[in-house]
Amino acid sequence: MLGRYLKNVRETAPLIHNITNYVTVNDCANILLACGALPVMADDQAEAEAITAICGGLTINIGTLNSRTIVSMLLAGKKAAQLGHPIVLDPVGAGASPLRTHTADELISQLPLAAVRGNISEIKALSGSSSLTHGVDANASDKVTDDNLWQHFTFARKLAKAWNTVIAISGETDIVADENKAFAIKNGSALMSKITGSGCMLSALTTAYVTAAKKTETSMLEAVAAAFCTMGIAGENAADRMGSLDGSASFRNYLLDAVFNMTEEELDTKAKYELVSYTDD
Ligand SMILES: Nc1ncnc2c1ncn2[C@@H]1O[C@H](COP(=O)(O)OP(=O)(O)OP(=O)(O)O)[C@@H](O)[C@H]1O
Ligand SMILES: Cc1ncsc1CCO
Ligand SMILES: [Mg+2]
Repeated sequence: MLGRYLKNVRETAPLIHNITNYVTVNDCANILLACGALPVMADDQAEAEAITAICGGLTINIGTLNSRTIVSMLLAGKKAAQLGHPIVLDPVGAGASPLRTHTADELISQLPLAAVRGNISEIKALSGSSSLTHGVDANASDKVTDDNLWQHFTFARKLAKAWNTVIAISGETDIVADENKAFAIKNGSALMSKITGSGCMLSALTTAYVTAAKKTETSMLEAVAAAFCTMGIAGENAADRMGSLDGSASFRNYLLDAVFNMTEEELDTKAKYELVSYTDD
């Protein structure tokens, strides 16, 4: 059922505006091309609104935010909102410094977001619960496990309702939730945490999928889950290709190749998830 969301991306080829960090910007542009979308990176306030206006969706990633780009994020976000374009926020490092946490809080309160995609420590920090974001990585003590899965479903669902968005938490087990339903996704490879940017790439991919979903009037929640399964299956396929002398650099390339070569059928058959619908409140 999720394969159609990849088809939607390839058929609509959405142009995605990314205000993102200078660590992984090239990977984000390439993963958008690999899935069938088109990237444009632009973060100067003099053109942020104009670029947003010619695109279909916007990614805001605060990985290397600064006082100039924060202004651009708000300008582009408000323009996207005015035009009805989906916006995905990646609150990189929220919890690691007051600037990151306050900026993410401001973006969440001022912009209508299609999804907030972060690791568990970033999302916890923004929810107000105690968390120790480990730089830009999740803290091991925040990990989602089979034993605490239901607590995290409830946590994500409440936050989705409060922020009126899809909450998309990555990790060994990913959680993608709106206020009515939640996916727990088990695709992926531990090698994904050995490269920088697998999360940033996932956020850019998510923007492509939600933008295509908006254009085709399909489900936002399922589009986010499809982006997560695409990334996870790509991680598995990339790990399967690793030779004895391959390391993290090859893995990064194989990951892009795997998204480029992903088929709708593969997404349908290899996606590993549990879908929960809430009946109470
Ligand atoms: N141990 C793991 N096993 C399987 N998949 C994983 C594992 N760790 C991360 N992933 C996958 O890697 C991708 C990125 O998730 P992660 O939580 O590492 O993002 P992140 O911390 O924001 O990364 P970054 O900030 O470095 O870009 C997701 O698709 C996630 O499912
Ligand atoms: C390492 C790093 N530092 C700021 S952004 C970034 C990329 C991963 O989020
Ligand atoms: Mg991240």
